[in-house]
Formats: sequence, C-alpha cells, structure tokens
Amino acid sequence: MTGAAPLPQPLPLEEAWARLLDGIRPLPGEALAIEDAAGRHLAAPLSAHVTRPAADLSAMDGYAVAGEGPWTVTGESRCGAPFAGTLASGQAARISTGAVMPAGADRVLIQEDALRDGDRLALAADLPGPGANVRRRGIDFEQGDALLPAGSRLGARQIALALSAGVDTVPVHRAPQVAILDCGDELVDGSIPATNGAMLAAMVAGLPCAVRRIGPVADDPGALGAALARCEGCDLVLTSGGASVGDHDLVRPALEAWGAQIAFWRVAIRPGKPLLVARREGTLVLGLPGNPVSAFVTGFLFALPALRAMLGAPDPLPRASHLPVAADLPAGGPRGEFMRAVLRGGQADPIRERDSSLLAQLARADALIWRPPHCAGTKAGTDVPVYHLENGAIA
Ligand SMILES: Nc1nc2c(c(=O)[nH]1)N[C@H]1C(S)=C(S)[C@@H](COP(=O)(O)OP(=O)(O)OC[C@H]3O[C@@H](n4cnc5c(N)ncnc54)[C@H](O)[C@@H]3O)O[C@H]1N2
Ligand code: MOO
Repeated sequence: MTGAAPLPQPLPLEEAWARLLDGIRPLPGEALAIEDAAGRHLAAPLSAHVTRPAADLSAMDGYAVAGEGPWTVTGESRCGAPFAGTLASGQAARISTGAVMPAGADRVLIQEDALRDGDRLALAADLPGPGANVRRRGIDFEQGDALLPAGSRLGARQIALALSAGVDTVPVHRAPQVAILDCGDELVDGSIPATNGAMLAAMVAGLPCAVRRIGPVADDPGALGAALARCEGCDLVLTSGGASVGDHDLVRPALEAWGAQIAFWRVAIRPGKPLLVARREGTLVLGLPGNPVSAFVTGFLFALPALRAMLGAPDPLPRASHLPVAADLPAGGPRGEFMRAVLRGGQADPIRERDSSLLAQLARADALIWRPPHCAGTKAGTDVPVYHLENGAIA
C-alpha cells in the first residue's frame, strides 16, 4: 500500500486554459529580417514606410489615352520603363499591366477593345469612363498607414505586405527554446518505442522554436533530476509519461526537487486528465500523460497554445468550428471528452474507440469533437464543436 494523499480535483478545461495563459508573457523582442520572420508575431505595430501604389498604374494591358479618341500612339509605358512625356488630348501610349500612367492620360483602353492601325488607334467598343482600368496612387495604403497591429502573426500574406510597405526588418518576439523529454523505463530498455517525443517534436515543428530532445529517461529520481538539469534555460519543457498516480510516476516529485512550483495538476478532460503544469524561473513545464493519444491531445490543447502565447499570439487557444455530427452521441460524464473524429461529407464522424493508447485511430482522425462535462446525449445531424487537428500548428 502506498500512503495515498488525496488527489487534487481535476480543473475544468476553461480554468486550466486560463491559468496556463495567465502565467505566460510573450518572450522579449528581437529585430529580424522580414524574410526570416515567418510564423513570428510582431512585438510592435507595423506601419507603411511608403505609399503603394507609388503612382497611378494601369490595371490592364492596352492603351493609356488622353481624350475620347481617336488617338495617335506616341510611345509606350512598361513596368520599370515609364513613358517620359505628357500625353495631349488625342494621344495614346501603349501600356502594360502595372506600368505607370503617363502624365495627361485619363483612362486605359484594354487592348481587346482597341483597333490599331500603325500609329492610329480607334475604339472597337464603348469608350470606358474616365479613370477606367487605372489603379490610383495609394489605393493599397499610404505612407504612415497602420497596417498590422502588435501581435499579428507574420504569415505569407503579411510578409508580402511588409515588403511592399518598404519594411525589411521587423520587431518580433523571440522564438521559444523547447525541451522534449520522454520518461519511462520501458522506453529506455527499448521494449516500446518512444513515440511521444517524436510526435511532440513534429507538432511543435510547425511553430518557430528550437527543440532539444532529451531521453528517454528512466523512472528514477536521479535520472529525472539529471534530465531536468539539461532543460535549464529552456522556455518550455514538455515531459511525457510519469504524470499519473502510479508508484513509478515520478515527474511531479522530480520537478519539485528541481525547484519547480506546481501550478496545477489534473484537468477534467478525457483523454489527458493527468496533465501537470509547473514553473521554474522563466521555464514553463507541461507534464503530459504518457498514453500517446493523451500526450497528443494535451500537446494540441496546452503545449501549442503555450508556445503561441510565448510567440506573442493574442489568441493562442485552438479555435473550434461547428459541424454536424454523423452519429448519435451518448450523454457526457464528469470529464469533458475530446473524441477523435473523421471529417467526411461536411460532417464529423466520431471514432468510437476511447482507449488513449491507440495510435492507429489517432492517425486517421482529422479532428476532435468536444463533449463538455455532463452534456446531454446528442442526435446525429446536430452541430457540435470541432477542433481541426491540422490547425494545431500554424493556421
Ligand atoms: N490509478 C490510476 N491509474 C491511472 C490514472 C489514474 O487516474 N489513476 N490515469 C490514467 C490516465 S488517464 C493516463 S493518461 C495514464 C497516464 O499515465 P502517466 O502519465 O503516468 O504515463 P505512464 O504511466 O508513464 O505511461 C502510460 C503509458 O504510456 C506509455 N508511454 C509513456 N511515455 C511514452 C512515450 N514517450 N512514448 C510512447 N509511449 C509512452 C507507457 O509505456 C504506458 O503504456 O495513467 C492512467 N493510469
Ligand atoms: O487521460 Mo488518460 O489520458 O484518459 O488516457
């Protein structure tokens, strides 16, 4: 018999999320070349250094014309080689999409609507109105315009915008250093493969961070202490295994011996109840349960949001959408449940199997259906909250 101390009540999911995020501040800022900043979050707002377009431009290939025609073609405006002169009424210049409008031109005639014979140009359709097919200077943004607020994630579109706005260096939050530590004698002796470390490393690889893999580490206080010592200086430590209540579940005492404060232990979710959150100086530790599905689900629900919060994301939690469920679901119990599901035909089809060791079922899932604690039974066709697994990293 072990002298069993009473276990803490599992926290409701929302409270666990709130407590996790309350303890995380975005990491300090650094300046990065914009092309190296993919996936980072801005540490300050970004505004335009220049006006775009910098001049009136043609939106089409055709003729920049002055007056209502017919016209004489007097030159050309190409991208990078604008027409140098000024068009008088009755004159036209050949123009390419994106080329600068010649001075004096009042509209662009698309080439399909023009009849050209030598230098003579006439209409083959109705005359378009003044300003037709012209992109006015500044319609995208003006110099000094606020383009992106602090906290914005720099994805492909934001990188293009910053470059267009003349910004080549951006202030972003530093990328977290992450240690991933597999715990368990059975992993050290190779009787089962340490799948969780590789899985967690692949999960966090979608976010900007540097990963240090540690272990597998034996269920032994000395070995765990030595492994934790190797996590010094990391922003986030992810352990898997040893988080529950068995005689060999030593992660919590090892963390305490290392000087970490336990922030909370146990969350009212299935899978993932034994999740443990601790802090030591600037290091956040998430003790994930060892069962692979539980490690994945808690990694998705807690580790990825923690990383996103460190990166400066203002909304780091995963986002649920709503989809009709493809089958009847029974009423929920005291723990909320994340049910693996396959998405097909616009519906979420639940996978019945609940055992949190089953990787084959996990690998074929596309999403998790959220069943809140004590929820009523749900009829097929009813909308349920669904978390898409592929948005776990960078949306
Ligand atoms: N008496 C109780 N027993 C258990 C409880 C409980 O409340 N009372 N909770 C169960 C739940 S829920 C889970 S989840 C597991 C989690 O336990 P641990 O975090 O202590 O994990 P381990 O016991 O170390 O391992 C569980 C299982 O997972 C395998 N494992 C561990 N690490 C890895 C790894 N890195 N790669 C692959 N597989 C791993 C390990 O071999 C075990 O099979 O506890 C329940 N028990
Ligand atoms: O939470 Mo355990 O994660 O139910 O298998």
